[in-house]
Amino acid sequence: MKLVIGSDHGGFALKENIKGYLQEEGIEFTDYGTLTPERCDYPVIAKKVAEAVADGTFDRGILICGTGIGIGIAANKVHGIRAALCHDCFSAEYSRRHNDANILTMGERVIGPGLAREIVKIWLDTPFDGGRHAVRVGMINEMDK
Ligand SMILES: O=C[C@H](O)[C@H](O)[C@H](O)COP(=O)(O)O
Repeated sequence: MKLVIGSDHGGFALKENIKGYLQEEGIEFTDYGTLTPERCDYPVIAKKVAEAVADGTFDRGILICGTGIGIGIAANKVHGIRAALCHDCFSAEYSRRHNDANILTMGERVIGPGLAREIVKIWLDTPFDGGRHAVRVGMINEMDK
């Protein structure tokens, strides 16, 4: 799986922690920034990551800001993106099984790194169920045109 990760300054420390987890697990990824803890604007990173997932450069993305909300709102403006805010393991599993989420968002100011790592593991490992859920995802894609 081709994976891209990004954050603003509010998610920078958690992004670095998650990068450590991915490296420990031998999961390859590309970091689209931000590359320093200096203040920056989350829509810029969201757009870069979301467009790269939407155009097939990457299969999936992880986006982190202070809350996970703003960066997800921005990512979902890009056609074909289904960004899901997940701060618990159940949501992480079902965002994949039922919604085929292609971007995971989290908030560094909301959850700790231990839970965030668990969420990432589940989200990366869980496949889409398809079936009736594929019909509904298709309906979302129609709305998006
Ligand atoms: O939804 C937006 C994110 O949580 C941002 O990380 C947050 O708004 C950044 O706030 P500040 O510029 O006050 O650090």
